[in-house]
Amino acid sequence: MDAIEVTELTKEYGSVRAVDSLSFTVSEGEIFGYLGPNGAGKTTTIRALLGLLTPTSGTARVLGADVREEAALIEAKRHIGYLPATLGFDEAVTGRRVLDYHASLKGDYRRDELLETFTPPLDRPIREYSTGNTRMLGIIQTFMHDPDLVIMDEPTAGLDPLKQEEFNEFIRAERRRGTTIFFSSHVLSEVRRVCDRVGILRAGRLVGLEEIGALLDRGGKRVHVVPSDGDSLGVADLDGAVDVTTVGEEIQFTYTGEYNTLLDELAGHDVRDIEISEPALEDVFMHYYGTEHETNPPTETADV
Ligand SMILES: Nc1ncnc2c1ncn2[C@@H]1O[C@H](COP(=O)(O)OP(=O)(O)OP(=O)(O)O)[C@@H](O)[C@H]1O
Repeated sequence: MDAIEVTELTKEYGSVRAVDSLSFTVSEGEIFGYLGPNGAGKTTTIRALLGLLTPTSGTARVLGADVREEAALIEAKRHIGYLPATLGFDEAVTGRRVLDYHASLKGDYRRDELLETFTPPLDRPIREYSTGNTRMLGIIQTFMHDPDLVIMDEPTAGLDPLKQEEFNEFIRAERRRGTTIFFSSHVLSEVRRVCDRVGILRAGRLVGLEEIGALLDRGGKRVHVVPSDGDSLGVADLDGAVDVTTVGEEIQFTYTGEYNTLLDELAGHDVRDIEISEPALEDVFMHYYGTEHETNPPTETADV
């Protein structure tokens, strides 16, 4: 059985089609990245998966339960963890109170273990929490009942880089436990560290569905090089170098060719500074799909 099965899912808000005929599956035990720029329809998909909105047409199943069947969905949600993008905790209560309440609803099998990695000040009221502490409390709440499926919307927002890396390590350990994770994000560099496969959403449509390695190979790397004074690089002639621009002293380009070819070219020059990083999602859109990314406005429905 697939942990998530989405079939021709469409959601319209008035004249705006937020998601449009989405179909995909997430296998049990898979870490699935759900990537798309702002407004692409990620949160709408998640809300449909959790039964928090009614699809205009199509449907989805989570842990075998059809999201349109209330009783089946309620039962399935006992085994689902949800980490929303915006955490709406009651500011007046302590973190411990939040966790105790969640425990009474869904169970409490992993709190102590989670508190070894995620360390919010449990006995202080949430109004005194930093953004990162609030996020850590949300992570503990999401996992403490030992869910089979976890759905996360921009989960690392507000975590500092060290905590983010700990979170990534934690997610990799979850994979070893067999937890299925649906990881929504607009940041490619974030999902690439943990996901097996990604779906890419643009303006409500699924425009890509593939193994993370294949996506990264196509997306290439973003390269910034500062040659020493007076030196010019021959990178524009390299196979796989695109969008070569010069900004001040710095030469910038996206590179999808053989790494050794690039290194050989650079080795013949005096390089003062260099940075090679993941491309932004927008660059992947541009080079992978070959068109300008159209994120906003989303598709208008035909009956407007
Ligand atoms: N309740 C609503 N009423 C009207 N339009 C909505 C509503 N919720 C979302 N939309 C629209 O649907 C589209 C998809 O929004 P959604 O929040 O699902 O995108 P997203 O990919 O999660 O974006 P972000 O990364 O910014 O959170 C957007 O154009 C948004 O403005």
